[in-house]
Amino acid sequence: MLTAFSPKLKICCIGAGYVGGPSCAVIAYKCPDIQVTIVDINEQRIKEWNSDNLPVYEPGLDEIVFACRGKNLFFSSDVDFHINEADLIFVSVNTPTKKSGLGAGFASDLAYLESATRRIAKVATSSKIVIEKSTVPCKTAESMRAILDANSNDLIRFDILSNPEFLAEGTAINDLLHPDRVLIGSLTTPEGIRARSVLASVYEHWVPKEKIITANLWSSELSKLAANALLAQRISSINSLSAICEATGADVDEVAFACGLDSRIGPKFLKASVGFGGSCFQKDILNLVYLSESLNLPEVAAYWNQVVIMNEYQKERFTSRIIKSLFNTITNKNLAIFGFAFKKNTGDTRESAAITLIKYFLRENANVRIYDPKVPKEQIVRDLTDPEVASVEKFNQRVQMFDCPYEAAKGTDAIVIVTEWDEFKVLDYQKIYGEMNKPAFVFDGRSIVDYNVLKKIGFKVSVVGKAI
Ligand SMILES: NC(=O)C1=CN([C@@H]2O[C@H](COP(=O)(O)OP(=O)(O)OC[C@H]3O[C@@H](n4cnc5c(N)ncnc54)[C@H](O)[C@@H]3O)[C@@H](O)[C@H]2O)C=CC1
Ligand SMILES: O=C(O)[C@H]1O[C@H](OP(=O)(O)OP(=O)(O)OC[C@H]2O[C@@H](n3ccc(=O)[nH]c3=O)[C@H](O)[C@@H]2O)[C@H](O)[C@@H](O)[C@@H]1O
Repeated sequence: MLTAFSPKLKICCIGAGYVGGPSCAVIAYKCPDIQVTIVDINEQRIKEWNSDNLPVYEPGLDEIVFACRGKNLFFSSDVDFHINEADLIFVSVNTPTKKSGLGAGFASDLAYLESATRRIAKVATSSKIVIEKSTVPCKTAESMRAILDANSNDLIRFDILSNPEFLAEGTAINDLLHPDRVLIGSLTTPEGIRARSVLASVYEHWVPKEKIITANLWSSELSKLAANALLAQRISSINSLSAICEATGADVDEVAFACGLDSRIGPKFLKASVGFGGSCFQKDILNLVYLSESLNLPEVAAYWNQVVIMNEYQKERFTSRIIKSLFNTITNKNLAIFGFAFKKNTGDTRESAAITLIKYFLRENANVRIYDPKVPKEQIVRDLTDPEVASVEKFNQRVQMFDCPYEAAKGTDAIVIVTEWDEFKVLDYQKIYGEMNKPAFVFDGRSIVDYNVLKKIGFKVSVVGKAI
């Protein structure tokens, strides 16, 4: 445990992913007096973190990593050594939805978290504060405690904290530098409170004290699932209204604006879309559904499950609208797909709506020509050759990838805007129109382009949530 005579505080973060990398790089950046080492079993990922080409694209991340790396920020695959050296250990490993076994399709797979916890228990030779950074089901800290307690003794104690991460990809650095709140869950024992104050003192280097809030462990764990469920619920709510708008002539952007001005509702997270993506919303809601079912609360489970059902419906509905507009068949038609990432300003494709839409297009035997400014081509290949999406043969026959939106759109019947990249707002659509088959269509799944301008050029335009 740290005392006034302790040397430099040492932090180890287990998991060098989208959360562990940026969140601990910001700690290093803001706390030059702390030594931060981010470790991972994936040696390739660590190599990339130590290179000029970081494995995660996030605006502002390069500058922060390059400013601290080699000074008080290190990336290593020597997991055991850095666990043992650290005073504080963040566990920031992946917690995906289980693919098989009990709770398959809903529950979180906690195997990575358990394995990291067991590693800490095995190699630690001094006391540690272990911090759950991964998003986990309520009561996970109890299992971690059982594993760690079984390995503690009079000389070594483990304190467990919950410190969920609320950053969003694409704005991660800003979210970390200026968080709405930092949540720390702990036991209310004197030891728990002491551990919590050590972690709070790290954040106090840059986060105002009133934004660092505390809760009991279970509230903290549940708050993370709840926050994601509430955010996703707003998107499914506005997307459900987008269907009514398309059927009536109401405009979803006008409805969202009018509702968002009510200070009780607020304007954020009311942008209609092709459906939310990303590695967490669906996973965390399904986790909440599973938790509710296990607590014998079927009505609660059904309520949250509907958010995911509505999201799938939105993707299907958008696809049907495209097929209907293209004279009820897209077989052998060429579709340009603008955007493959699950949102702008990230190269992350996990659960991207683009994957589901393209799966539907390929089932109809359309040809797709994909452009995304940040997603590596190998990633697109991996995502689309997943057996649940398309066979390798179909992929080779029907999919092409491009480095430029103008090339992707050449000779196509329609452009489908899937990701809201800013560059799609300012393309030379006159030029694009000239090189497309006629009639040329634009399907704007993000409501980002000026449809009046496109219509004047000659395009036939459909926008999510508008009856144009
Ligand atoms: N991606 C996001 O924007 C957010 C994610 N979260 C949560 O944070 C957690 C991590 O998510 P991501 O960073 O996106 O996942 P990720 O998959 O990008 O990174 C996790 C890393 O942990 C490593 N790992 C797994 N087991 C390990 C072990 N035993 N020892 C060392 N390394 C190990 C993996 O190799 C991987 O590189 C998840 O629980 C997620 O729900 C929370 C907020 C935001
Ligand atoms: O736990 C997590 O992983 C994170 O999940 C989300 O962050 P993220 O998924 O990175 O990105 P969001 O900005 O929330 O967008 C998620 C999806 O919803 C879509 N979206 C978002 C907002 C909106 O109004 N409409 C809409 O369709 C986005 O395009 C994207 O596909 C939350 O916003 C973060 O607070 C949380 O920490």
